[in-house]
Amino acid sequence: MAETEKDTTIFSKKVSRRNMLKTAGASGFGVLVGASGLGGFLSLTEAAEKEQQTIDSVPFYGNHQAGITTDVQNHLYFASLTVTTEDRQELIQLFKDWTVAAEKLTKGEPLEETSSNTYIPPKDTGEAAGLSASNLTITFGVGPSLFVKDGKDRFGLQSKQPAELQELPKFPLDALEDAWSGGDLCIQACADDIQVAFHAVRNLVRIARGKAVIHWAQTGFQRSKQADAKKETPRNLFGFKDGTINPDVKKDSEMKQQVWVQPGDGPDWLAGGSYMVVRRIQMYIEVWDRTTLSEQEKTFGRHRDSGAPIGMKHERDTADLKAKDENGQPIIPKDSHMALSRGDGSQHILRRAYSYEAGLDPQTGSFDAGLLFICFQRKPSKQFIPIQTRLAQNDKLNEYIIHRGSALFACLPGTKQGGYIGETLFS
Ligand SMILES: C=CC1=C(C)c2cc3[nH]c(cc4nc(cc5[nH]c(cc1n2)c(C)c5CCC(=O)O)C(CCC(=O)O)=C4C)c(C)c3C=C
Ligand SMILES: [Fe+2]
Repeated sequence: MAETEKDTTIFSKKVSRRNMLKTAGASGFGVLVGASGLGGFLSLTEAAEKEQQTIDSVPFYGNHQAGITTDVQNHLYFASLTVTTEDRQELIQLFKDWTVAAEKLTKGEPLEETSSNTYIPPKDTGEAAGLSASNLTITFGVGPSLFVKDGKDRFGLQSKQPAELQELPKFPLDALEDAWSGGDLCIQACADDIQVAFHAVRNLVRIARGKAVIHWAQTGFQRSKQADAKKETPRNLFGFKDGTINPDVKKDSEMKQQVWVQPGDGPDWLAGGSYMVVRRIQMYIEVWDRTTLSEQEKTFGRHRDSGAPIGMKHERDTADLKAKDENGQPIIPKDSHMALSRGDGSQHILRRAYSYEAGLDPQTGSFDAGLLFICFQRKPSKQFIPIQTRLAQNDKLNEYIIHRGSALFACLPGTKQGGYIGETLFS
């Protein structure tokens, strides 16, 4: 292809965020490219970039929303929103606009290709220019208060509210704060780059102006995949492997059984969606750091270094919860986190939690750090709620943690190209 032709095609084709930068500089650079024979080099670079976009981009459209069974990314930006509009049509339009934007964002594309009009603010805030899609996923959810608030059917949706979508019960020891709880809508943005995740939420919130505002937000992190070549189970801020026992996202039958709402479970509009529980749990890391290793291990019921159940060698060895020591005491304490969260083994949740840190707790001067516990399930009343009921009553871990925030959302089913997120709810 002649260089002149190539330069024009740069302007007409859909540009990735990387190409957008190149496009911006093209007028001053084009002659040099043509004259120096760097054209071949550029097309190679473009091909590599295209490949990168495909490799690290997670499709937005599908039967289910991405960000639930997707491989866990390095970073999270979670936002809970309050809807401010009272107009149903405006709310529908918001979901439509979010769908178009989310598809672009997850492809690593700018929200507008060129901003030639200098008299208006650019549509894309720009901080992700030049960055890849970074496996960004955007997962949207609706909270119970979108349906009914203060006894009012806000958008004619009351009859569509699933019985499972109620505010979670208050558990013993909960110290919930409004500032970290509830929400009419949520956006979970996960990406391997925090700036990409933040850019996504920032732009979605910008699109929502006049219709919804952020109620609370929290960033989250895990060890990065780059830092962990062996891809081991990530460790939480207490230094323990966290996520060992989890349903297998590769097994459709398990996901159907545990995660995806099935037709007949409740209103049809949610089939293919999932319930997301979010708990902002502060961890008293200073107290933990003064606790003996033996006590730490008894708290979880697992060895710290290997992640194996106490008495075993390997992380995935089967825990023998009935085994006793020479004094007839259970080797894995009955009030350990593992024993209690497992119960009789009949309840399962898909955990997808991130550590968080938010500077210092102004009241105590200690770290405000912990776990943004997120889990997905088909029926909270049969999964999260019974597990948390046991934990809140007896968990040895309760000495070291405190639940400060809580929310439940119904994550909408996925959507196809041409449709929009939330379509089944409003039709
Ligand atoms: C109600 C659900 C749960 C809450 C809340 C929760 C908080 C929480 N968990 C850890 C650390 C670990 N959890 C582990 C296992 C585990 N946790 C839950 C549920 C909740 N955890 C379940 C269902 C399980 C699996 C139980 C099993 O069948 O074995 C572990 C052990 C390793 C693992 O399997 O991941 C750790 C470590 C923290 C720090 C925390 C709150 C801050
Ligand atoms: Fe746990």
